[in-house]
Amino acid sequence: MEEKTTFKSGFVAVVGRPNVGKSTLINRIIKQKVSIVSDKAQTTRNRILCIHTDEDCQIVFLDTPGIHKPKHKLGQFMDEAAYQSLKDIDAVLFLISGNEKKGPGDMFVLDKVKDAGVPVFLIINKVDLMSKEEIFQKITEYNALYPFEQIIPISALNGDNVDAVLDELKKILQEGPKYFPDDMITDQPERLLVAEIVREKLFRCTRDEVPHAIAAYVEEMKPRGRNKVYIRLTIYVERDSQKRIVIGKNGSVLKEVGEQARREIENLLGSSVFLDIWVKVKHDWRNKASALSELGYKNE
Ligand SMILES: Nc1nc2c(ncn2[C@@H]2O[C@H](COP(=O)(O)OP(=O)(O)OP(=O)(O)O)[C@@H](O)[C@H]2O)c(=O)[nH]1
Repeated sequence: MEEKTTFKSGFVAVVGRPNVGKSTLINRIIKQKVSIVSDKAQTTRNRILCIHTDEDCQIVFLDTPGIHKPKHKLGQFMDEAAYQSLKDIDAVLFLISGNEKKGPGDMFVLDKVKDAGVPVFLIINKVDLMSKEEIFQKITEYNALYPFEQIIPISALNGDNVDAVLDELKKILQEGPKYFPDDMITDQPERLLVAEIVREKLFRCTRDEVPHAIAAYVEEMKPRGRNKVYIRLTIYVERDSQKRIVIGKNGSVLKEVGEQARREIENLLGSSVFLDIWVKVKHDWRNKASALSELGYKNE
């Protein structure tokens, strides 16, 4: 007689200080680009939920913003969102950059994670940049810090050992329902994804010139004609000088950002897109709580 296999499901928080590779890992797992990846720290401002579903399990990943000590209101908001996601979860993936020394940022995050009272998996990321000896040393170093459920060295960038993360998670997950349909990979509305895409292109095109004082917000998104979508989006900056950088000489930067973003948004939506981008200065928006909620950073 055939044995009935149980379906497992659960919620897993992905935490780590900025830039350790959380978004890269999530993108790897989902094999579809849904959360922003860039060289800059703290780009993941909106909590993005990713869902992995296969024959025998469903894992809902909570991609938290980088946990860090808040300096201004936006920072504080991001922290709250991150802690919030540690409630009602079944496991934590605690990511570190293996090629960097353990710093206060890592310890700060680990301290928060300990309180969650669920299995914590230490994910040593970026092993493509490490020697075998260095990996071994990292494992020994962290083993002494906390009784991790598992320590898994991976390269989120190459995908090395990412399957092991899923396999190990499956082992500790309990029998549970399928919370979301098979084909659903994120609960983020399309508007947020579109804004994320534009912000990512902006970071790429301006490199180090533009600080984090940037937000992208979709003001309007509506069908136009047959199989075309009109999107009006505003990029908010804090100063006139930033506005000039974002626009570029004769509009060159904005044009490049628009073209790159449009192509990706067309893939996402499966239709052609007219992308209408505006740049506005909103002084000191990061410190104004009301401006934050206006820009979509709502704390649930
Ligand atoms: N060499 C290497 N680079 C990686 C790996 N994983 C991520 N990176 C790079 O590290 C940088 C940061 O990656 P992200 O995925 O944006 O990091 P994050 O933790 O989501 O960062 P925040 O959004 O700031 O919280 C990017 O340049 C990635 O390409 C890896 O396995 N190997």
